[in-house]
Amino acid sequence: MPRSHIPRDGGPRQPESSPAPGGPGTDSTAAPAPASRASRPRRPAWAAEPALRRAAWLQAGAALLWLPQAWLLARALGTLVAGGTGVEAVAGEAGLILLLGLVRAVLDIYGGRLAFRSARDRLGRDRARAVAALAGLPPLDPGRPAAGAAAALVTEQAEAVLAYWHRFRPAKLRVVLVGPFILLAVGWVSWLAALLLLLTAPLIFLFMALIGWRAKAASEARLAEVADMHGLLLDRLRGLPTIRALGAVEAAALRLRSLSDTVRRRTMAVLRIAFLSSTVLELFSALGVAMVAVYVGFHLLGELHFGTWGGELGLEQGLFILLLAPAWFEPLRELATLWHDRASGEAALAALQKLGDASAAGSAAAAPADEATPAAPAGAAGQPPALEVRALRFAHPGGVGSVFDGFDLAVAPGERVALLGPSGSGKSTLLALIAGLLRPEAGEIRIDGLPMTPASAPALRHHIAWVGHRPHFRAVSLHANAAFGRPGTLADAALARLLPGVDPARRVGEGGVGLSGGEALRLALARAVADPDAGLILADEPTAHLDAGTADDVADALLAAAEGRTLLVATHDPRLAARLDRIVRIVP
Ligand SMILES: Nc1ncnc2c1ncn2[C@@H]1O[C@H](COP(=O)(O)OP(=O)(O)OP(=O)(O)O)[C@@H](O)[C@H]1O
Repeated sequence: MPRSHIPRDGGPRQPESSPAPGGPGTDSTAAPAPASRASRPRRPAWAAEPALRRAAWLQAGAALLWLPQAWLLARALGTLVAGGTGVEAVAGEAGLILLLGLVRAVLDIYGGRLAFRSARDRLGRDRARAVAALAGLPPLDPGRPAAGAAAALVTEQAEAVLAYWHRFRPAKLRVVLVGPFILLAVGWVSWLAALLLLLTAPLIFLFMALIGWRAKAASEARLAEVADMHGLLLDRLRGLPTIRALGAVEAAALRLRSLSDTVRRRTMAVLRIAFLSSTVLELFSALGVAMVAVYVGFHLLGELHFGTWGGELGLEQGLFILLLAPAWFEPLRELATLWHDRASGEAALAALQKLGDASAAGSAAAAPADEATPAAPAGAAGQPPALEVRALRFAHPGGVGSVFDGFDLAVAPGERVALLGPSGSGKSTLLALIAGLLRPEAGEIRIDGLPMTPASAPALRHHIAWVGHRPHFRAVSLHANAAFGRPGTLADAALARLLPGVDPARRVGEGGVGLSGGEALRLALARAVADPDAGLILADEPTAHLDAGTADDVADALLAAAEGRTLLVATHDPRLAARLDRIVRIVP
C-alpha cells in the first residue's frame, strides 16, 4: 500500500490575532448574503401576498352588499306595513334581496376559501424557509437554536399565524372599508344616529388597543414559555439514562411539572384577555345599538323631532337605520374576537421570521437566492471527485484563535487520505469546511474544480457522504436507514456487503439504540455506499471508541465503501491511517 507522509503546516494558532476583516467575528461578513437579506426591510406578508389581499377584498365586498339589502328590506317592510297591498307588492324587493344574498354568499365563501388556501401556502413557505435556514446551520455551531424550541415553533406555534392571516386581516379590512359606508348611509338619513354610532367607535378602538397590547405581551410570554418547555422535555428525554443513573427522575419530573404549570397559567392569561376584549366590545356595541334604537323609537313615536336633515323619520328610514346599526358593530365585534389571534399570530410570525433570519445569518452554508448555483455539480457520472484546499484560513466565531491559517491540501480523484493530528488540531473543522458546513475566512475549497460557496454548497453536498463516529439513525429498519429514501436495491447491496448476515428488516431504536458501535458505523457506511452520487466520503473518527478488532472490521468496511470514491478520514487511529494511501498531519 503506497504511503506518504506529507507533513502539512496547518498554520500556528494565533491566540492574539484579531479576526480579520471579513472574518466570522464580524457580524456584517460572517455570512454576508444572508445577513444583507435579513437586514432588508421586510414587507409584511399581507403586502407580499396578493391572493390574501384579493380574498380580503372579496369578503369586504360581500359585507358591503348588506347596505342595498338593508335598504330593500326596509322598503319592503315599510310597504307591507303601510299599504297592505299584498305580497306581490314587494316581490321585486324580495327577488333582489335574494339575488344579493346569493352573490354575497358566493363572494364570502370564495373569499374565505381563497384566504385560507393562500394563508396556508404562505405559512408553508415561511416554515420551509425557517427549516431550510435551520438545516443550513453547521452542526458545529454552538449557537444553534434549541431543537425542542425550534420544533415547537415550526410545528405547533406557527399555526397561530394561519388564523391571523386568513381571519384577522380580512376582518380588519371590513372594519376600515365597510364602516365608513355604513356611517355615510345612516348619516344620509339621520346625522344624529350616525353621530351616536361614531361616538361609540373610539371607545371600542381605545379598549381594543389597550387589550391588544396586553394580549401581545401575554402571547409572547406564553410562546417563550412553551418553547422552554419543549426544549427541556427534549433535553430530559435525551438524558433519561443519565437522569435515571443519578436518581434524579423525581427532580426532573418536578421541574417539568412546574414549567407546564407556568405554561398553563400563561395560556389562561391569554384566554382571559381574549374573553375580556370580547366582553368589552359586546358591551359597547350593545350600548351603541340600544342608543340608536331608543333614538329611532322615540323619533317614530313623535317624541323627538331632531337629528335628521329637516324632515321626520319615516318607518322605512327608521328600519333602515336599525338594520344598519348592528352591521356597524358587527365587523368590530368580529375583530375583537380575533384580537387574540392577531396577538398570538404576530408573536408566532415574529418568532418564525427571527428563526429563519437568525439561522440564515448564522449559517455559513445558507445559499443566498441571488448567487448563481453551479451549472454542473462535481462528481457527475459516478466519477470520484478531486479535492483541493488552497490557502485556507478559518477561526471559529467566538473561538480562541485561527484553526487554519494558510492551509493547503490536494487530494486526487479516488485517493484515500488520512488526516492525523492531536485533539483540537482542527480535523473535524477541516471536514466541516470541505462539506460547506462552515465558511472559510479566506482561501478556497474546490471539489472537482468547483468552488465550495454558500450558493454551491447544497448542490455539491449531494456528492459528499459524511460518516461521523456517532451516526444518527431513525427508529425504522436497517434497510430504511441505509436507503434514506433512495432506491432500495442499492441499500440492499450495501447492507449485504457491509453488514453480512444481518436481517435488513431488523428495526433500529431511535438514535441507533440496539446497534453495537461497530454495527452502527457499518450501517452509516452502508448509507454512504447506497448513495450513488456520493463520490467523496468524509469520515470523522470512524473507529473512535471501538476495540481493536471492531476497529479493524470498520476499517475493512470503510475501505470497501470507498472503492471508486475519494476518501478523507479524520482519525487518531494509526492502524486505520496506515491502510490508506496517504497521511496528512495536521499540526495545531
Ligand atoms: N463551534 C466551535 N466554536 C468554537 N471553537 C470550536 C468549535 N468547534 C471546535 N472548536 C475549536 O476548534 C479547534 C479544532 O476543533 P476540532 O473539533 O476541529 O479538532 P479535532 O482535531 O477534530 O479534535 P478531536 O480529534 O478531539 O476531535 C479546537 O480548539 C476546538 O476547541
